[in-house]
Amino acid sequence: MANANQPLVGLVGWRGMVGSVLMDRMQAEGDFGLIEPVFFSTSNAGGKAPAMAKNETTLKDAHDIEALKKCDIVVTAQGGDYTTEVFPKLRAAGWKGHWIDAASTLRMQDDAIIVLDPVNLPVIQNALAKGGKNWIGGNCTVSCMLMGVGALYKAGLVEWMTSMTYQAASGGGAQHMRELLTQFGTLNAEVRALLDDPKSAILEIDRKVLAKQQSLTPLETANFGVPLGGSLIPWIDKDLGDGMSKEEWKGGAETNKILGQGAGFGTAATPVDGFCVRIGAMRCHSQALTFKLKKDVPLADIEALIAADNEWAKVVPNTREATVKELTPVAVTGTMSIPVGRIRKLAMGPEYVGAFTIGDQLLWGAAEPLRRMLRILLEV
Ligand SMILES: NC(=O)C1=CN([C@@H]2O[C@H](COP(=O)(O)OP(=O)(O)OC[C@H]3O[C@@H](n4cnc5c(N)ncnc54)[C@H](OP(=O)(O)O)[C@@H]3O)[C@@H](O)[C@H]2O)C=CC1
Ligand SMILES: N[C@@H](CC(=O)OP(=O)(O)O)C(=O)O
Repeated sequence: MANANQPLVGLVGWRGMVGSVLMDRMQAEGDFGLIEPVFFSTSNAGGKAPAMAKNETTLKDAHDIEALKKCDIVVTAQGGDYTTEVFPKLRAAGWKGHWIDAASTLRMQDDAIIVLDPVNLPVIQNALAKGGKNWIGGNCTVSCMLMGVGALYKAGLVEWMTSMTYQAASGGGAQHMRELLTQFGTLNAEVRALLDDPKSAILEIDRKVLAKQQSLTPLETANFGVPLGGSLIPWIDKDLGDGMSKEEWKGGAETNKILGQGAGFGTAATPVDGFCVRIGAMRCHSQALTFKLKKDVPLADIEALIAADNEWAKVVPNTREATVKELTPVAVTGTMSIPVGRIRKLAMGPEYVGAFTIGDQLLWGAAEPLRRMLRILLEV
């Protein structure tokens, strides 16, 4: 960095769900030893900064452009509304620092790079060399998918891919996780006496659960809009009006942008499409992938490519025993591991390959790409 002293890094959104995971990772990796942190708040300016603070121990106002302007780098996990409001003002005020952001707001802008360095370090380095300043974390589903199977894209093997996702409640935010658990509790309470009686009829339990699900109050479904506990919701994010959900659109647009192949469905782009489904998992996004490869590649070669691509992608043997043990949200949550399993040739022909992959959507799906981008900037 240009500064003789440690760079001033503004941290916004640090106490939210994504921000807390980011702070944990930064502490675990010793990042605070390399920066002079300044903690910002939208709700508690003047309050006490967290323990990682060094010289600046009070919280700054996250809307104070002059205070933000002093930072060499701003890292935000505060959300899209904050970015929409503050980022243009900060740039308009002449700020030339680096902006690292978890929100989707700026992702598709021409001057923004979607950061996922184990997959697209050359794209990041190229942008840095050209003076790039805006570094945005990708959609969680896309980032986790590319961490797992990015090797196949890098090798130029993918003609097209479909992803059928099983996305956790955390993708909606903390309140969504609470709502899911509350619904599970409500459903359990509804049939507790019957569950305690081993002679009770399962269809009676099922009937009562369904009746309760169908009569949950608007308050009990305030976040997801419909019951999720014991159910699923095959639509995530906005309705684009053409039959596609915005989460599904991101699959194609962001995958290609991350890979530096343009965005969306242009001629340079690899078609990526599928269905995004919310399920009752807590914070791991899972996805079943179908690839049409450009040629018939032996399974062992595919597995070797995936295993060698980065230190986090891990091939799970396609056996029942390994799959149920290693390829579940419960096994993966809270870890940096991106297991890829169920890798097999499909009945449609030798170029068709299936796989199943899982990632913690708060780690590789949100916080970690930002943290690593910060480290890249600190090392420039
Ligand atoms: N959830 C996800 O899976 C993903 C989210 N993102 C992006 O990150 C943004 C932030 O998401 P997320 O972390 O889930 O949002 P949170 O709602 O957990 O946190 C956002 C902000 O809310 C304020 N806040 C108000 N009440 C509380 C509370 N009780 N505990 C903690 N913070 C509180 C904090 O701001 P303050 O301290 O200023 O009051 C905090 O920074 C999203 O808007 C999205 O753009 C990106 C990828 C995945
Ligand atoms: N949309 C994701 C979470 C998310 O925040 O995505 P994005 O960063 O693309 O807005 C989900 O609901 O699982």
